[in-house]
Formats: sequence, C-alpha cells, structure tokens
Amino acid sequence: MAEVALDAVSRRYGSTVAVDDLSLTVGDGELVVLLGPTGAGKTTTLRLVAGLERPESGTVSIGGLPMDGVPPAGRDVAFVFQQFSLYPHLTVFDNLAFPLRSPLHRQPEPAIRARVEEIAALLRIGHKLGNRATRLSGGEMQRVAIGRALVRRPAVYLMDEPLSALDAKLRAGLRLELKRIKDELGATILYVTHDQIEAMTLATRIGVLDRGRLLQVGTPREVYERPRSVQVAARLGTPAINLFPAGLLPAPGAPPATRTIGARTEHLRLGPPDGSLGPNARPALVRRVEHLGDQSYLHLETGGHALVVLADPHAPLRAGDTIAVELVAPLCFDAAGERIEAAPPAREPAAATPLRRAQP
Ligand SMILES: Nc1ncnc2c1ncn2[C@@H]1O[C@H](COP(=O)(O)OP(=O)(O)OP(=O)(O)O)[C@@H](O)[C@H]1O
Repeated sequence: MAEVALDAVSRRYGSTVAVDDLSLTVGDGELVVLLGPTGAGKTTTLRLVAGLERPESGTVSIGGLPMDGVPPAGRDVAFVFQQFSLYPHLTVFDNLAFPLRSPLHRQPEPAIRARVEEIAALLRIGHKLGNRATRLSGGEMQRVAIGRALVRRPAVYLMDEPLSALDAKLRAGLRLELKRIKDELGATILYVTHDQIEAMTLATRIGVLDRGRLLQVGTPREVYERPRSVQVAARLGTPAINLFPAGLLPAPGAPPATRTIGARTEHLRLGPPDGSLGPNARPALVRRVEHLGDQSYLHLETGGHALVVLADPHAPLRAGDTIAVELVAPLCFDAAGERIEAAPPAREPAAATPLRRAQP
C-alpha cells in the first residue's frame, strides 16, 4: 500500500472549475472519504488520481512518486465504480481472476486460483465462484465488482459510490464488510460517497468538498463536532443541522460576533412548557410528528422558524402541542458563515429529556 498526495491540483472543464487548488494526503492504510454535493468534484478527484484525467496544475503523487505523465495502467490503482461493470458471460471465478490474467499483471494459474479463493472468502462469495456473473443478486454482483479491485493488491483503491446502487439493507451489510476488509487489508482507499453514514463509519478522515474546493479535512468526529463553517456543518447530521439567526433562542456563551446558530438535535433540550426547563427555554409549536420506527422527527416552529429534532417515538406529542426548547452548547457562526468558538457551556449537554432518549 502507498500514500496518495494531491498537491495544489486544479482541473477545469470549459468555464467549470471541477477541482480547485486541492491539496490532500491519504496516508498509507487510511480510508479518506470525499463528501460533497453533486458536482462538487469528487469523481474528478478520483479520476485525477487514477490518471483518467490530467491536472492543469498541481501534482498527484503515489507512494512518493510524482505521476505527471504516468498513464493509468502504470499507476497501480484499482477503481471500483458505482455500476457493477462485470463480464456477464464469465463466471464469478473468471471475473475475479480477470485482472490477474491481464498481460500487465500476469501470474501463474495456481497463484491466481489461491488469490481468487482468498478474496472470495473475504467477500463471502466463495460458494458462488462457479456461477455466471449475471446469476447473482445485486449485492453479490457488487461484491464481485469490489473483489475484482481487491485481487490485485494495488497501491491504492479508488471507490466511487461503490454501494449506492444497492438497497438499504444490502448497503448496510456491505458497509460493515468493507470496514472489515479495510481493517484486514490495511488498504489505502480514497472513497466517494453521498451517504453520510458510510462516511462516518468507514472514514479514517473525511474531506468535505464543495465546488471543487476542499472545505475541511478531519476525522468524522472533528468534522461533525467542530465544522469549520455553516457549509460543512450542513453536510453531516441526520436530521440536518438547524440553522437560524442568533437571537431566536437564548444562546448563553455565544460570542458577540455570532450571526447564525447551528443546533443539532443534541443541542436542543426539550421539555414540557411549564417552566421546568429553566429561564432560557422558549415555547415551540409542534407542527408535525414524523414516525420513523425507532425514533421520530419532531417538526417544531418557534419565533417563525422551523426546527427539526429527534424525539422518542413514544413521546406523547401531537401536532398543535406546545413544548419548551432550550439551546445547549450549540455551534456559533459569524457573518461570513465561519464557526467561532463559544464559551464553554455552563451545563452539561442534554443527554436524556422527558421527551427524548439519550443519543447513542
Ligand atoms: N468530462 C466532463 N466535461 C465537462 N464537465 C465535466 C466533466 N466531468 C465533470 N464535469 C463537471 O465538473 C464538475 C465536477 O464534476 P464531478 O463529476 O467531479 O462531481 P461529483 O462531485 O463527483 O458529482 P456527483 O456526486 O454528481 O457524481 C461538475 O460541474 C461537472 O459537471
């Protein structure tokens, strides 16, 4: 495995700047997730590392070697796409063996068999090796597609939304397996996804991209708890972070320059409207209760602003009820949308409230 480094890399298409002065290092054995809205430049970044695109400026290095002018085949990277991209007429075994039989990586047949069987076991498709690739479920096909990348032991894996074509259940299963594989192989992986659960659970670090620019790179926890800006804060969290003008709710400790408050569900303490929450609580109208099974989204309105928070599905709440909400150590942003440090909270953040279970 090897380190991947992008140093001040830019790529434009006509007037669109797809990747803008991007510098990022994926350490040996790290899994870095690129997260960002559509068109942010995630796929272009992977293609630049793969050598499928050339940077206009800047340098991509793999294992410390600059890749200027090195074609894709010379870069020792394996790419897993969103689409299955299998050879339908071949068996699972032959699909997996294909990269090892290419003239560039030619290996003796017993070594190929051993490696294919090892990877098939890792992906739990060993019992399907004799099947035609088309006679597989969607999840199995995608395992084979991932397996085709894994057999080769390249320096770097590039994965572009490898799980997004799968249904939620299969995606959750394969997500766990990818995590296990990553831990077992110690692989260097640059991974693109829209799915923030994938980002939070798989990533060593997350890079948040927007319009070709890298807004922040950090561990999932850093990016979630200490986002650099409103834009970054809005990328992580379910339900999405509540953003509203400073002054809507009392925010003790918010610096004077605060213009926008960012309140995730754990930053809002809920309680009955009887004054028991304390002097900083304000009334909020329950607009809607959205039951999701193990939890509910509570759609609230206070001071003319909508808020969405998680609530216990058994909380006795209905549209039209009034409850009390209080801010506890929220995120503070200045007029430019940059986060500014708030004074330490006077109280511990809300864990359990009468209307909400403790966050896991
Ligand atoms: N071959 C191309 N020709 C012209 N424009 C392109 C080309 N490839 C990408 N772009 C543009 O570059 C920008 C970044 O595209 P890219 O595919 O990297 O985004 P992305 O973050 O991967 O988006 P998505 O999540 O939708 O896949 C977009 O504005 C896109 O339209």
